[in-house]
Amino acid sequence: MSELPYGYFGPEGTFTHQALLTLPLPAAAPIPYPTVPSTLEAVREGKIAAGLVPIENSVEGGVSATLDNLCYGDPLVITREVLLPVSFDLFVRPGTALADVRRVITHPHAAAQCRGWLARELPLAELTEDGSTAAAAAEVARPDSPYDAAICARVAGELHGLTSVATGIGENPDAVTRFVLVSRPGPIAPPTGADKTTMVLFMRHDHPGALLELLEQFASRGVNLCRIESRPTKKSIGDYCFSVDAEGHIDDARVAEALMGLHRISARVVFLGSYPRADGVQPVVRGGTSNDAYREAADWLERLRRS
Ligand SMILES: O=C(O)C(=O)C[C@]1(C(=O)O)C=C[C@@H](O)C=C1
Repeated sequence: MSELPYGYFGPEGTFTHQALLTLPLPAAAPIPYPTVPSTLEAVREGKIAAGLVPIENSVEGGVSATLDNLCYGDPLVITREVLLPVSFDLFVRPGTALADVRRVITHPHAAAQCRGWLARELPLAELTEDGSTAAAAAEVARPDSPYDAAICARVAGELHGLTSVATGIGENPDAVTRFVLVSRPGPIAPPTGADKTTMVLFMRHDHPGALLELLEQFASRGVNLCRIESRPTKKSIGDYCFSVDAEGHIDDARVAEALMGLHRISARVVFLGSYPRADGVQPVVRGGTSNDAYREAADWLERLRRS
């Protein structure tokens, strides 16, 4: 049987596509999907081996479409992450001048990162947020498009024969987007020593210190967090769950113990995978939280019980 291809949030020329090209890929050509949910649905349906989607940006924060789909859809797990610097250009059809730009189109996260530049340089331009940055470039390339300009990556503008009239228009020249490769649940790759574990935590009931109790499960085992954000549970106003990235791997004793503690005290823990960190940063293992320390403590308890 031939190996299934990977899929990605497309079309060709998105930042997600560029991030995908940094990974080792199956022989079959990767398949673009028009939205994050359609990419993840193709993974669930077994049409692709894995899908790459954006999850957070250093300027704009979490990508809700990804966070919510992973949390509420049928189970999927993250197996890898990719960090990609993102830089935005304003691309027009050849012959259009910057001063003639009246209508701009781009992806909502790109729009959020370029709002300051647009307000300064094109204060009268109307901004439409839709699709992806590469889909915006494809739209502007149509001769009868109602849009004059797309905010997109250089590769997307050039792919569609457009001309750049402004470069580096994002708020922060050092902006980075993090992408995750998502698969159906299966055996988890062993720890590398520089890993992350992603999960969503649902509180049992709201009370003073409820979030603190969840966080204590990590703190008491020496597990550092790299991301925590609240997302609405979509049930009622003020009802939130917590999307968390913790340092370490489910096979690390301190992470496993924290997960068991969370399972005991919360309404639900959605496990979204343990995978290697893209930056290769190894956690600082505090005294008494190594695998050896946990093993030694378990042996000690066993000896007490038997004596
Ligand atoms: O539209 C694209 O090119 C994407 O890959 C999506 C996306 C995002 O969702 O954040 C990726 C990186 C940039 O921050 C802007 C847009």
